[in-house]
Formats: sequence, C-alpha cells, structure tokens
Amino acid sequence: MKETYDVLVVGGGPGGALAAKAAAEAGLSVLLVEKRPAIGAPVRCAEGIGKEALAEFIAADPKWISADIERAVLVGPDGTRFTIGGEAAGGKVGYVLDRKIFDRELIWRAAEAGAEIQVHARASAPIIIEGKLSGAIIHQHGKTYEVRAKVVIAADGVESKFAKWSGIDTTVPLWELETCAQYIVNDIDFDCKANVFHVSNEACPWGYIWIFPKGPRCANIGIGIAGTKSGEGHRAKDYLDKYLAKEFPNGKVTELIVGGVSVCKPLECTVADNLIVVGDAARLSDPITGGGIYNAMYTGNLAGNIAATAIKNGDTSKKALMIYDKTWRNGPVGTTLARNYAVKESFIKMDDKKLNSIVHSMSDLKIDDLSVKKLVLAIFKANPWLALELPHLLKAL
Ligand SMILES: Cc1cc2nc3c(=O)[nH]c(=O)nc-3n(C[C@H](O)[C@H](O)[C@H](O)COP(=O)(O)OP(=O)(O)OC[C@H]3O[C@@H](n4cnc5c(N)ncnc54)[C@H](O)[C@@H]3O)c2cc1C
Repeated sequence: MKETYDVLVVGGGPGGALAAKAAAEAGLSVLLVEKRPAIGAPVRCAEGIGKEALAEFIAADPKWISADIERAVLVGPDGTRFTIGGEAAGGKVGYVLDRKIFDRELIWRAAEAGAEIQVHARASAPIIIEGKLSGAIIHQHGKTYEVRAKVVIAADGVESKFAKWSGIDTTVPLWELETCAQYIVNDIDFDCKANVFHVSNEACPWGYIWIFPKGPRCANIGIGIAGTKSGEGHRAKDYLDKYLAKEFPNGKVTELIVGGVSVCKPLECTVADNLIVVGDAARLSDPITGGGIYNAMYTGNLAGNIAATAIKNGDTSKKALMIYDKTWRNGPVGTTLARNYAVKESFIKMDDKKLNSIVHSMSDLKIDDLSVKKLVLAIFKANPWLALELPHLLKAL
C-alpha cells in the first residue's frame, strides 16, 4: 500500500468495484480497500438482477449466473398468484447471480484496469486536514496505514460509516430498515424459472418472502420485514422458519444469512468536499424490492468518472462533485427511487384484505411489460378505491 493515491475506494462490493474500474480506466491511481478477507463472501443477497440492467455494465457469463429467470410471480396473502414474464416481457426478465463469483469478476476487472486491491483492509477513520477530507486510516494484518487521496469514494454498503464520519447524516429509521434472513434450500420441487414474491402482513409484516432459484432443485428463500416489526419470537428468521415448515418441509438448508436493507429515501446529498457516496452507502436500494446491485454499479461507475474529471480539473470540492448527485438524482435511478418510495409508503401499510383485493385484480390484468408504473396504473384502474385512498401516489407516477 502506498501513502498517496488519486482515489481511495472504501468497499469492494459492486459499487466500489465499478468506481475503482472507472477511475483507473481514466488513468488515475486508485486504491480499493475491502475489510473482509474475501471479495463477495459471505454473500448477503438474494442475487436477483434484471437482464437489461446487468447488460449495461457487463455481458452475462454462465460462470457467475446461477439461474435464468423467465417470469416473476406475485403471491397474495390468500395464495392468489399473478404471473408476469415470458413473451410479455420480450423473453428478458432476469438472472439469479452467483455473487461470490460475480463480485470477484467485477473486482478483477477493476484490477485489470489498474486499480490496486487490498483485502482484509478496513478503513477505520477519515483523515481530515484543514477541515477537509484527505484520505483514511486503514488497518490491515495488524498494521495501520495513513492513506491520502484527492477523492474518497464511500462504497461501504448498508453498514456504511464513512459518509457519517465525514459529516453526512446517514441514519436509517428503524421502520425503514428491512431486517432479512435467507436460507439456501436444496432438494425442493418448485418452478425454477420464476422469481416468486409473497406479500402478507401475517407471514411477513411490511416486507415480503422471496424464492429466487439457484438451480433446478435449489433456491435462495428469504424474508425481509420492517425493523420495527422484529422482536423476540418474531424475528425475520422466525417468520422464515414458519414459512419453510409450511411450504418446503423436506427442503435441506445448507446456508443461512442475515442482513439489512434500507428502504428509505436516498441521502439528501451524496457528495461532500473530496467525497462521493455510492450504492447502499448512499441508501440507493429500491424501496419496494430492496434490490440495489444495479444502482450500486450505476452510481459507482458514475462516481469513478466524475472523480476523474474533478481531479483532472484540479477541483474536488463539494461544488465540483455535485454533478454526480444531480446526474443520478435527476436521471432514471433517482426518479425510479422517488416513485417506488411513494409506492412502498402506500402499499406497505395495507392490511391483508386490501392486498388480496389488489392481487385478485392483478391476476386478471393483461399488461405488456414489467414496468412498475404500468403495473400501478393498471392496479388503480382495477381498484378505483385506491385513487381516493392514495391520491399522492397517482401524482408520483
Ligand atoms: C438479504 C438480502 C437480499 C438482497 N437481495 C438482492 C437482490 O436480489 N437483488 C439486488 O439487486 N439487491 C439485493 N440486495 C441488496 C444488494 O445486496 C446491495 O444493494 C448491493 O450489494 C449494494 O452494493 P454496494 O457495493 O453498495 O454495497 P455492498 O455490496 O454491501 O459492498 C460494501 C462492501 O464494503 C465493505 N466495507 C464496509 N465497511 C468497510 C470499511 N470500513 N472498510 C473497508 N471495507 C468496508 C463491506 O465488507 C462490503 O464488502 C439484498 C440485500 C440483502 C441484505
């Protein structure tokens, strides 16, 4: 590890990897530090991503794809199913990744572009000189390093501390932090071409249960519930155990993971002097699905490029970096997050009777793609009472 770099990236997930790659490709000296000893492990993810979203950054490769997904199925509290996909989705839909391999591939590409990668290297504090962020203290193998950088990219995920240390309020309200548990379940009979989402206040309050195939007889089966709904005897894992006992009593569990997903609004501002915040650290996971791989890749790539321009122009002030914040916020990522936050706020608090009514009406719908906007408009059409109950949601579309 050297003492000085142009860019220091904190975190080796998809956001950090894309940031490091973009900055290195622009000719900058880049150090990426990852606190865990291995990139991509342990996996804290259900690993689903849309095909088109993925293709923006990397061509699909069977070595890190676990399953090719042809349809999505929404299951209501009473078991009513709404399926979308197949021809209606133009044969696209998504993949379930193998993130242990996928995350390593992304990091490898950053390294290939020239970024230095250090694992088991934890950023523990920012270096502040004359009131300005100037690098970070890094701990690795019992040694402490002072690493200076012109720009730090905080890609340290949902548990992010770096932005907070640098003066940005990153607090996630407990009710907007989904607490998740997921098993890899083997030896099960199920539709291995479908990602399944169950909604039910009784079975998964203020969240959902997912079944994402990993292979013909194997799936990630998990649950996210609102932090405020979790407690002794009814933690995410307790709900998941109940679900598994009912739906897949003979499934063989080979892995358990737990984790958190923020479903709040993005940070009010994602830059500061010499700092850019990306991905989950910027609270950019989708408020409805909790998905954040694409948004992390998108903002990581953008951050690497903006950092390169700012450094070349000799101005890495908050004002100069604001173009990063404006670009993602005013583009498709920001507008989708804002709309889906409004959708989530309205739907999450509905009782099971209302959820059933919506899923029943959806099961009769004929819509031609997976867009949330089209789906919500169609639901409103079939459930006119929603327009009275949720007028602000129509405006947000
Ligand atoms: C149970 C669960 C299921 C999910 N399912 C999906 C899904 O199906 N699809 C989807 O798109 N998204 C899903 N997500 C969300 C997805 O995992 C994240 O949105 C995505 O990984 C964000 O990427 P990132 O690079 O911002 O952060 P991360 O991938 O979290 O990477 C951050 C990295 O920073 C490292 N780090 C943290 N602090 C430091 C430090 N101080 N020093 C050095 N390194 C540090 C961490 O170890 C970590 O490796 C799920 C999340 C959970 C918890």
